[in-house]
Formats: sequence, structure tokens, C-alpha cells
Amino acid sequence: MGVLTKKIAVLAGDGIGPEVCQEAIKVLNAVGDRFGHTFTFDHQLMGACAIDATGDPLPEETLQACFEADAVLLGAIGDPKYDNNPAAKVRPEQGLLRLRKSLGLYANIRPVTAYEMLIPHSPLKNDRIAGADMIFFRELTGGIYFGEKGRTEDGAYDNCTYSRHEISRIAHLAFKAAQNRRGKLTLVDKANVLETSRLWREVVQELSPSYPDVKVDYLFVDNAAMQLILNPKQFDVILTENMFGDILSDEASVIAGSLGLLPSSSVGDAVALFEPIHGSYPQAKGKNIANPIATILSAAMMLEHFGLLQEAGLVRYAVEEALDKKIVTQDLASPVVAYSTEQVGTFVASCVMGGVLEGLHKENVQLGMSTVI
Ligand SMILES: NC(=O)C1=CN([C@@H]2O[C@H](COP(=O)(O)OP(=O)(O)OC[C@H]3O[C@@H](n4cnc5c(N)ncnc54)[C@H](O)[C@@H]3O)[C@@H](O)[C@H]2O)C=CC1
Ligand SMILES: CC(C)CC(=O)C(=O)O
Ligand SMILES: [Mg+2]
Repeated sequence: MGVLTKKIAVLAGDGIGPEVCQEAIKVLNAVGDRFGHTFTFDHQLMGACAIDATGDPLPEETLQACFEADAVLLGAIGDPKYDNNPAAKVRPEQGLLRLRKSLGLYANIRPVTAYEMLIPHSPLKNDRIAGADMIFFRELTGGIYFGEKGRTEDGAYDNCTYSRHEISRIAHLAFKAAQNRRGKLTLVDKANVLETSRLWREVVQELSPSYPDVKVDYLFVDNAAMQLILNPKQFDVILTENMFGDILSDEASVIAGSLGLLPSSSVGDAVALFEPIHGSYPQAKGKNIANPIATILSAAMMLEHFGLLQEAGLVRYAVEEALDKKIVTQDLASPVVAYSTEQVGTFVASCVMGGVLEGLHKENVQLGMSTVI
């Protein structure tokens, strides 16, 4: 891969979003300096900050900038002034959902790895999580988050619908990912109760013969929530619908060590988007204490998406150096020995500048983090 020039739309958003994005940009710039790539960053408003400035959580200018970019980096959106006001007519989250729908980002890919050096500090049984390595394929533009919603005189409703097409396109991606990993796909649903879940099972069963090298397993979501903690090593690729994937992947972050560690990519019809799985963590806003690693690893997934595998591997290596040397924020350390958001980002960027390159891609794949599809 030669030297690249890439334009990245940055939607830093609300709460800790700007702080964690700043560190991911620092790391991308370090990658650019080391390898000669040019990354330009087009900052745009989204979320509560966009409502404050324009009245719209996803201004047209922001959406346009995303379409014109080679990739989108998103921090997080959301603000307590909306969370605590159920009657608010315009909400930051509407901007995020509209963005995902407009960009056709139907597959949200969330890798979860139990980092060796964090396992001894885990509240989970250490021998159960050692070696856990899974990847969620969460459907992102359908289901209950997008169905018709409303109020009746004395109630409220949120409809959940899925089409065969919506299920099969992400199922194909998940099957292919399983072929490149350990050959196991677990469909998580609630097919004992929900008609949409029965359709998910039907479609996956129909596709299964086309992937004879992939073993398919089916789990009800309530059981899956327990199995994740009890025996996470059984999972390889987890395919699931929008809301179940949202909830289970936050749960799975306990296996990694913190919600501040889990990255994601969202792919679909147009430009791809990269964001941490966490939200805007408003309690930490402006305090320089949020963990930037989830966003930095999302930037690594972006590099991989650009075909820059060695560069992505180097960023992951640098993150592991930070974890190894305990250059970590307070979610992974006691407050006394914790480093700031900025210090962690600066350390990772400096490792990117100085880290050894040999064998990195191999290490990257062994970690199960490779998400090229
Ligand atoms: N993709 C997005 O932009 C998302 C936005 N949200 C929004 O974020 C706001 C806050 O929602 P919450 O439910 O509190 O979820 P959250 O993910 O912002 O935070 C939950 C908890 O996770 C931990 N955490 C999250 N990010 C962290 C980080 N980088 N470093 C260290 N610890 C971290 C903190 O203990 C925090 O209290 C809401 O307005 C919500 O709608 C929530 C999830 C996703
Ligand atoms: C804020 C929601 C719309 C999304 C969410 O929690 C997520 O994508 O993880
Ligand atoms: Mg979520």
C-alpha cells in the first residue's frame, strides 16, 4: 500500500466526545507522520451541540461532509438536559439514528478482546475470560430503534420490524467474518417470543448451507446475557439485531476491562463510520479523565478499512504498550495512579512514532481484532 491522502469527517459530539476524538486524531497524525500519509480532518457539529447551534442534531452540512469524506470519526452524542426531559421534541440521539440511516450503515462491528494484562484486575473469574475473543455484528439501521413510535391516550409504543433483506445482508457479512476467524456464528435472538426473531432464525438457517465451514449456534438473548459472563470463550462471531447488540456489547465490555476500551466500525452502502461503543459519559466532560482507547482503536479500524494493515497493527501495539506499562485512565487504575485522557493519547502517539514494525500484522490477527471484510 502506497502513501495515501484521506479526508476524515470528525463528529466529536457531546460530553467526552471532543476529548477522546482529539486523542484519536493525535494518533492518526502520528501514523501520518511516520508513514507519509496525509489525513485531513473536517470537524462538523452533531448531537446536543448541533441542536444548541442550529436547532437540528444532524445539520445538512454535517451529513454532506460525511458523504464527501473517505471515512467518519464519531466521538459520542447525548446530554443530560435531554435525557432528563422525556418531553423534549428534538433529541441528540435522533441525529445519530438519522446519520446511521442516511449513510446506510447497516452493520455495526464491535470486537471484544480480553486483554491479558487487564485480566488479573477483572471482577470476572480470570480463567473464564482469559483468551476470550469475539466480535459482534449488530444490525444498525432497523428494528425497534427505527420502528414507528408514539403515544396513545394512556400508553406508548415502539414497533420492531425487520425485512429479509435487512437480515440477510448483515448475516452474509457475519458468516464471512466467521470463515476468517474460528468458524463459529452465534445468532442471538428471542425467537421463542418475537416474530422478528423467528424471521432472523429462518433467514440464517437458509443462508447456513452456503457457508458449510461455519458452525451456527442459536441462543436466546436472556441466556446469551448470562453466557457472556459465565463462558465468554464459547463465542466467536455474534450476530444479532439492533437493540440486543447494543445492550450485549456494553455488557461484553466488562470482559475487556472497561467500556472505554471497545471500538466499533459501521459499514454499509456509502462511507464507513468509526466510533467508540460508549456514550458521552457526561459526568466526565471536561475533566480529562475519560479513556480515549476505544476511540483510538476505532481509528485503528479505520486504518484497516483504508487497507493500512501495518499502520492499524502499530496503533494496536501502541495501545497494548500503554496497557502493559499501566499508562491508563482511572477506569483501569486507582485514581491516585491514573493518567489523563491527554497523557494516554500522547503516550500511544509516541509509541506509534517509535514502535517496532516487524511481525505486527501477525500479532494483530492473533488478537482476533482483524475486521477486514
Ligand atoms: N454512540 C453514542 O453516541 C451513544 C450515546 N449515548 C448517550 O450518552 C449519554 C450518557 O449515557 P450513559 O448511559 O451514561 O452511557 P455512557 O456510555 O456515556 O457511560 C456509561 C458509563 O460507562 C463508563 N464509561 C463510558 N465511556 C467511558 C470512557 N471513555 N472512559 C471511561 N469510562 C467510560 C462510565 O463509568 C460511565 O458512567 C446519554 O445521553 C446517551 O444517550 C449512549 C450510548 C451511545
Ligand atoms: C444512543 C443510541 C442511539 C445508540 C447506542 O447506545 C449505541 O449505538 O451504542
Ligand atoms: Mg449503546
